[in-house]
Amino acid sequence: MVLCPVIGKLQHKRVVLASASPRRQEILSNAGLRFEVVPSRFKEKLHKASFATPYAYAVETAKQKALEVAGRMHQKDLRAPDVVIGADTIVAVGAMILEKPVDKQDAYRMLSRLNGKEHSVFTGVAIVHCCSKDGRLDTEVSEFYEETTVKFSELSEELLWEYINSGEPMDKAGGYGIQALGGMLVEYVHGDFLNVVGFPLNHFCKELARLYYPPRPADLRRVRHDSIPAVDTFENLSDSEAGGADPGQSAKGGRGGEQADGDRSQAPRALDAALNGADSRPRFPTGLLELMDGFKASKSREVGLECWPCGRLWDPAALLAGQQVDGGPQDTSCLQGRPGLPMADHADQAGVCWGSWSKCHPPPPKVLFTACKLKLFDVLKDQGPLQAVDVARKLSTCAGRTEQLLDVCAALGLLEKTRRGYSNTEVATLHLVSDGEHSLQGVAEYNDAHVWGVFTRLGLAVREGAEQTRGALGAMEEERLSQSRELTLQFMRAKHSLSKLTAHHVATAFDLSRFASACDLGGCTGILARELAQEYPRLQVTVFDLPEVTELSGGFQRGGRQTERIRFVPGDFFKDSLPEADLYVLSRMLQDWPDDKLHKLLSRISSSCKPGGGLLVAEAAAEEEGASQSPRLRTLSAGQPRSPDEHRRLLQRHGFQDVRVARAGDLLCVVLGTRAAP
Ligand SMILES: Cc1cn([C@H]2C[C@H](O)[C@@H](COP(=O)(O)OP(=O)(O)OP(=O)(O)O)O2)c(=O)[nH]c1=O
Repeated sequence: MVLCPVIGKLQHKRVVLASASPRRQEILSNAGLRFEVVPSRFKEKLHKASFATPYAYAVETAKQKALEVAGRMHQKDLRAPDVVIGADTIVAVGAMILEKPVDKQDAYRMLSRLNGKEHSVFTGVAIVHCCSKDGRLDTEVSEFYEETTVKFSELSEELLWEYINSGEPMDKAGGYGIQALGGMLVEYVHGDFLNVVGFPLNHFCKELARLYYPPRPADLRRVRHDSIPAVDTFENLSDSEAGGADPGQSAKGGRGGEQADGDRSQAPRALDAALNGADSRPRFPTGLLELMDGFKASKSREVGLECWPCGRLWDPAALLAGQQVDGGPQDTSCLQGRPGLPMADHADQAGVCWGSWSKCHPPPPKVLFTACKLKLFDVLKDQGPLQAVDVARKLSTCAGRTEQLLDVCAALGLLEKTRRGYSNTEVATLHLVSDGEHSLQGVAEYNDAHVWGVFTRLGLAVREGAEQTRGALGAMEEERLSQSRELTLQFMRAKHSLSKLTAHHVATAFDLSRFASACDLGGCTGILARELAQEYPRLQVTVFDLPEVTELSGGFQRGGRQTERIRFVPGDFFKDSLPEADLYVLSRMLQDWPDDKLHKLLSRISSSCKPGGGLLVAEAAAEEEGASQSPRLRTLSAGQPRSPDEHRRLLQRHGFQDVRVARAGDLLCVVLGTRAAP
């Protein structure tokens, strides 16, 4: 049924409503949900004063109700239901919580408190996903609450008693039922009516949608940048060192082993896999990577090399004549591709408000880096939603600036801003929390600490000519090799996290089972090697990388699947002999090098490769030849993406034939060639 696709997701599950409330049963069955009713035996006696807010109490009670039922059912027949839903509705007047009245006097006290005033009705909801493993019950809890404001008219004593004597108040929070006689007491309602009656159906559906259809991280790309508030700078965000009071601690803090917000991100993946048998890998975070990487294009733009919104090149001669450098982008035309079209129009076509964009200092990638550095996403994962002032307190930052930072993050689609405060969006939970399985914090850290600086030097290079530009870009890689161990580690962390996202796509783009051995050149921490070894049970894989990299790679092996079929060999692929292998692999390597080095590398591989052997190349996918390039996956690389045809010609030029090209994982172009007999 089109109207309730999310409810339909529960159709083939054993769903239990852990509630005796006839209203909840009615609301959910009216919505088309099929479920069993097992009222909870959890006594609603949590210590109210120990909760910071009334809604925290309602959420916890809802959770305990649902967990009690899940545990009992599991114990009874050793098979828990798939999903248990618990809810708890309370009425709150300020900090005071009103539940169901125990008798008529109690009902009178409650109704007198509500008389002529506004109050809040909170319903906390817990959705518990259960899984029985080896006789043990595993649960994943998603929880939320909804608030509705209700105002009572001024009611006479007589009317109150008449209402109490009707018997209606006794099984209802706050002592009234808005859906029946109690409706006559109510002047207005702000918010979800069903929430007052006992179940916030709308929010429940949204929560299911969030769990079952997590937003595509690529949706970030649709964020209109004119919604990004202009800010001056975040450089002085913190009085202390950026990094906050104790980022390590805040990253680890939490709600004492409970399912915090961040844990919810596990639910959709675990569920998708469990319920649909689907691949539980996250979708490729296209939008996030573009955001992290976008500054390369925007840095180019700053010096007038490239039109940020459309990617077309400007005429460097005009720039060097001073037209652009001082004048700001609005008055200048993009001189190549669409001559004469003002930059502002390009911005418009790209859905970007140029004015807001250009006013926003620092640019959004820097905002993202700053937020990562401060461990903002970790704090919100453990403790969100939080108001700006609370975030500032936890990070030891200036409250005003923190709010700006949070608002920009929200405008970029990294945070969600509600009345309850700021919380991580799905993409942030998946990729920006530092200890997440698919965290891209390493990329943010490396781009911020290193690549940003290299691209800042681009302006100089442009003024000094194209060769210099290449030089500046190539220098990034040169520099990384000559720098400290910490920089190498930063680079490895960044590459490690990106490889986690791409390795499976690279390993499975073609059937490689005909090869008995493979050598991943520049294989860094061995993520792709692991994936290859797992995919092809016969395959022996060598990871070949610089000594300083292989030396540090051990620290990345913990927790991963180990296999004896992988070995790490130190060496420099420009100088040392390449290890023997049937298949050579270059994953996101070619873009790192200027043409002369690239040809040198390919010709060395070609000489080492036996006839019939293969070369597998994976790179960021470019559009068709000559098309404008977005900064996709240029992260960590200095060169430009090549089109599939350009890759084909490159491999052919170095003695590989039968070159096949596949698109993988949305952003990757994977190319496989077979070494021809010399
Ligand atoms: C304010 C209000 C509450 N209510 C009801 C909803 C809930 O059923 C009840 C609040 O009590 P709850 O403890 O939330 O629920 P319950 O005891 O009915 O059921 P269970 O604990 O088994 O889940 O008050 C109305 O029906 N109308 C109203 O206007």
